[in-house]
Amino acid sequence: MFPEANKGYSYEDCKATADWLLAQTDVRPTVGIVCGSGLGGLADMLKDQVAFNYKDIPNFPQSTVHGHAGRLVFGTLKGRPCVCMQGRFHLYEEQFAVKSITLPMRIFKLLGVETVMLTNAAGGLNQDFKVGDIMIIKDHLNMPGFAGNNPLSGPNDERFGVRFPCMSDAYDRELQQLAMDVGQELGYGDFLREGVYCVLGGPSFETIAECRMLHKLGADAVGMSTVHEVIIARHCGMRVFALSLITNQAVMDYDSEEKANHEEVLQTGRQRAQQLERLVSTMVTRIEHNNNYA
Ligand SMILES: O=P(O)(O)O[C@H]1O[C@H](CO)[C@@H](O)[C@H]1O
Ligand code: HPA
Repeated sequence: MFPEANKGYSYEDCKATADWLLAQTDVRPTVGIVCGSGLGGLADMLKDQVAFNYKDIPNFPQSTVHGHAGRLVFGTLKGRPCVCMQGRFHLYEEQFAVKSITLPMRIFKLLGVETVMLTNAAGGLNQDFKVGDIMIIKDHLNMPGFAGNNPLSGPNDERFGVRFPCMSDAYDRELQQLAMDVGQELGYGDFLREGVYCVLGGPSFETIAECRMLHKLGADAVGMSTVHEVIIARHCGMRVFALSLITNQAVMDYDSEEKANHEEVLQTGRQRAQQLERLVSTMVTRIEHNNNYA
C-alpha cells in the first residue's frame, strides 16, 4: 500500500510524478478535486477524461478503502480543466503515513492547480444537523496534530512553502460564500450548513465520551481525513474549499441503539451524490467566470 510509509517525498520526487502525468495528458488543471467516501461520482462528471489507476503512477500511494476507487482523472468540468482524485488516502491505512497521504496535494500544485476542493463523509456532532446535510467547512481541529502528527513535521523545503504556515485562513472565505450562494440558488438551503470539522486518526469510530468531548471543544462534525491535505495544500499556496456530507449522527447518548458503520456512510453518500456533484460543479463554473474567485 504505502511501500515506504513515512518517507518524506522530495520536491524532485513530486516534480518527477507531476512531469510524468503532464507528459501523458494535454489537460492543464487549475482545479483539483478530492472525493470522499462514496462520493467518487464527482469524477465521472469530467468530460474528455484521461484516467490513471494509482498503481500506474510513479510514487503514488494506493487506495485501500471501500468506496475509494483509486483513480486520478483528468478532464474538463463545464469547460474548466480539472484533476480529480477518485479515492483518497487516510492516516489509518498505514502507520505513520501522514506524508504519503498528502503527497497528491504537492503533485496538484506542480500540475498547476490553484484551487483545491475536498469532500468527505463525516459524523454529525452538532445536534441541529441531520443525516444528509452538507456542511461547508469553515475551520478544523487537527487532533493528530496535537500529538505531533503533522504532515509538515520534518525538514521544510522552502520551494513548497514556509516553515510556519498560517492556518487561520485555511478555508477560503470567498469560496465558502460562493458555496452558500450556489447552494441557495440550487434550492439546497434546507440542508446546507457550515461548521468546524475535527479529524481523528481512525479507523475505529468514536466512543460516546469522545463525541461529547469533541462537541464541547467546538467541533460540528468528525471524520478521519481532509485536514492533512488542507495543511499541505495551504502550505504550498493553493486555495482550499472543503465540505462534509453528514452521513451519520455521531452517537452522543448512552440510551441510543445507533452504531456508526461504513455501510451507512456509503449509503448516505449515494443518496446525496447528485446534489453534492451539482453543488461542486456549479461552483467550479463560477470560479472560472468570476475573476475574484480565480
Ligand atoms: O473522509 P472520507 O474519505 O470521506 O471517509 C470517511 O469515511 C470513513 C468512515 O466511514 C473514514 O475514512 C472517514 O474519514
Ligand atoms: O461518525 C464518523 N466518525 C468518523 N469518521 C466518519 N466518517 C463518516 N462518519 C464518521
